[in-house]
Amino acid sequence: MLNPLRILLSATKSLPTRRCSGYVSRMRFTLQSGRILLFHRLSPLLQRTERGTFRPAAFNSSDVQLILERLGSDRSLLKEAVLLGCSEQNQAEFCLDLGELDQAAVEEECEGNFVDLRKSFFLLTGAEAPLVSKGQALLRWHQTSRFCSATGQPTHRNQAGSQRVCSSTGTIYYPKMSPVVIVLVSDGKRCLLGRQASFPRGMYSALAGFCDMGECLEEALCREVAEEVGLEVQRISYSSSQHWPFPHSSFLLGCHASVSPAHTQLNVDVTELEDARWFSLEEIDSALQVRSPPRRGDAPVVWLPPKHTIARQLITEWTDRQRE
Ligand SMILES: NC(=O)C1=CN([C@@H]2O[C@H](COP(=O)(O)OP(=O)(O)OC[C@H]3O[C@@H](n4cnc5c(N)ncnc54)[C@H](OP(=O)(O)O)[C@@H]3O)[C@@H](O)[C@H]2O)C=CC1
Ligand SMILES: [Mg+2]
Repeated sequence: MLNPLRILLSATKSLPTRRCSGYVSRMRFTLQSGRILLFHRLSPLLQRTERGTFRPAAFNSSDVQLILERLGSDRSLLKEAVLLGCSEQNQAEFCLDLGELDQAAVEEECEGNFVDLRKSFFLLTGAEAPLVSKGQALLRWHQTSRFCSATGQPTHRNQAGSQRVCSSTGTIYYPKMSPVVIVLVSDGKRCLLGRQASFPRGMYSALAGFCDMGECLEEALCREVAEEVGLEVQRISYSSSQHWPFPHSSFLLGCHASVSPAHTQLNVDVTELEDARWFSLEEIDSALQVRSPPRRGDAPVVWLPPKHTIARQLITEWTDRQRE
């Protein structure tokens, strides 16, 4: 069976002109048979399921056309859909921002709500969080890359939305991510978590920081830990990576690192972090039990980033190792 993503990806590589019309019709066909995740000014549309959980709302193109018609919008908006990839079921997946339509009217038509992406991350539990995150990042990139940074001329997207091309020089631009190191530091018995003033109340996470130009992962990690909490790390091991849509599109490289139990005194840079603390295994176990962020008026409690974040993965890897 033909994989629509493979067709699209091979078709996006600088096609000879004579093959373009075939590509356009294939892309149209794929869009017609695919499912489209909707956004409004970069907030994804979520629907509540019968079980009370949330899922991103996905529609086929004829449903979206109908919605556009009902709301008095031009069907051509559908052409702005950006290819996200291909599902396990071999179905192409797209995202589309309906920011030019009235938000409440779209919500009513679609029986869902556009929810800020950060909030969505706490509501979505499954594999759809990364999909929504990718969609938002791609839509944001298109919205902020409309002009060539060298010539100032407009850029035009290719059919799939995987690149933009300067209308004057033909320079091709691709979506960008900023590399970030995220690290769980341990002194052997405790692990170190911090919080920025902008985090939701009570939430602690692993330390993170952007890699500077020319730095390798290890250098960025040592510098960030030294800058943020004044510690010198010893052993570094790589765990896994994750695309992260905030603040603009980061590529998180998750690591573990250790410090000598004799040198654990923290010197927190309060311009970067509101607080940083060592946590015992018991404290982490209780924080992992907190199922949802505390509400206003609830007693203060330490809680951790949601399941699909790399920070939480690093923390659970650490707790598993402590029990070995
Ligand atoms: N998944 C998770 O649980 C967590 C994820 N994160 C993510 O990690 C990333 C980095 O975390 P953070 O602690 O804020 O980073 P940093 O510790 O590097 O501090 C942020 C500062 O770095 C400077 N900076 C350098 N390069 C960049 C860049 N490419 N983009 C933006 N700012 C840059 C800015 O300062 P200036 O303007 O002064 O130059 C910015 O205010 C973010 O994407 C954040 O969302 C962070 C913690 C937990
Ligand atoms: Mg930081």
